[in-house]
Amino acid sequence: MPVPPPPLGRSALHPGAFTGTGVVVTGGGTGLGRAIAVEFARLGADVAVLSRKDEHLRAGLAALAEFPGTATAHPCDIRDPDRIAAALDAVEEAFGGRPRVLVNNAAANFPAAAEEMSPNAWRTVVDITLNGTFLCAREFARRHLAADTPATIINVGASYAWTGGPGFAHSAAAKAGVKNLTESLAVEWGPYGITVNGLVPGMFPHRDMTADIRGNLDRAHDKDDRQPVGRVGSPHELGWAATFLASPYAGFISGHTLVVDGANWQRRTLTNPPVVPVREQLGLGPH
Ligand SMILES: CCCCC/C=C/C(=O)SCCNC(=O)CCNC(=O)[C@H](O)C(C)(C)COP(=O)(O)OP(=O)(O)OC[C@H]1O[C@@H](n2cnc3c(N)ncnc32)[C@H](O)[C@@H]1OP(=O)(O)O
Ligand SMILES: NC(=O)C1=CN([C@@H]2O[C@H](COP(=O)(O)OP(=O)(O)OC[C@H]3O[C@@H](n4cnc5c(N)ncnc54)[C@H](OP(=O)(O)O)[C@@H]3O)[C@@H](O)[C@H]2O)C=CC1
Repeated sequence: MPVPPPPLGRSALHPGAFTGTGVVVTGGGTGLGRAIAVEFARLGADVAVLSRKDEHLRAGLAALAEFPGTATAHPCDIRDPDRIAAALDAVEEAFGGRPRVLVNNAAANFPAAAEEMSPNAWRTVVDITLNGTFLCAREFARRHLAADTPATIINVGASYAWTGGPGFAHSAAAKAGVKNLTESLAVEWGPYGITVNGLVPGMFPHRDMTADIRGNLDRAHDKDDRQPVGRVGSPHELGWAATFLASPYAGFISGHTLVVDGANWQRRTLTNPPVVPVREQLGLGPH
């Protein structure tokens, strides 16, 4: 029997747990990033959203408006190291100090058969998802290393980092890189008080999902009975996991990637369903 989550608005951490703490969420104006940003704000954090599009920056600010901490939004393409540095300068100015938490949530993805993916399509997804994550982590950590201050980085991943992602080969390869990067950085920066963890969402339907991803998942997506625990996730549950990982109660957790998906990615059956070629799954014609 599915057990519903506590409602939006509740929290396991005490009210004000992040008061005076600065948090940066890349891609925090939409979907899961916004849900993560909101859960930090609910606990008193000052929250900065980094994103390319104006409408997303505005959506992030609107979602954060009801909370007491500072909310700020900065245009930034995470592929560009200079723009990341400029955005973090602006965040520090808005907060009056360095943010302690970075959530690398921004990513790029679209379904495509591998043989039809252009070199630029591959490069674009890897550049945003893996390189962007590295560049943000590097700029954020450099500032803390120079100042000798503790910090926490959370890299949002995907479970096909472990399994491969037919139909999403670029994103799956990039997310495998993100998981591996998380492990390297946790060891490199641990001695300086910086923890680095991964956070993997499972099925969390939300209104901002891109049309092509939603279109390809709609056939089986929002169906609670496709999940081992009997329901899909609510985005605020991912926010709770992020706030826990950034809290002092998770201070001894580093280099770990936490999967929040109701055990969906570990499903196995004794006799597998018939193989459906990716082209067929994506509604593409024959080669
Ligand atoms: C099991 C389900 C998966 C669950 C796991 C993961 C989920 C996620 O990651 S969800 C995050 C999804 N969100 C986004 O992707 C954010 C918004 N998306 C974008 O901004 C674009 O989709 C972007 C990824 C393409 C990036 O935009 P931009 O830098 O502006 O890139 P271009 O438009 O210039 O395109 C570059 C290159 O990619 C080709 N391309 C774009 N879309 C598609 C497509 N749907 N199918 C095939 N190819 C595509 C585009 O044609 C360009 O290549 P060239 O034409 O060869 O230049
Ligand atoms: N939804 C799902 O089912 C799953 C999602 N995930 C992961 O969860 C995270 C959030 O996904 P979700 O909320 O669904 O996706 P969304 O499409 O809603 O959000 C992606 C965000 O990334 C931002 N972004 C994309 N490219 C850049 C860039 N170059 N520079 C700065 N920001 C950028 C976008 O804003 P803008 O366009 O303004 O730049 C957007 O806000 C991602 O890491 C995704 O891979 C993992 C597994 C499943």
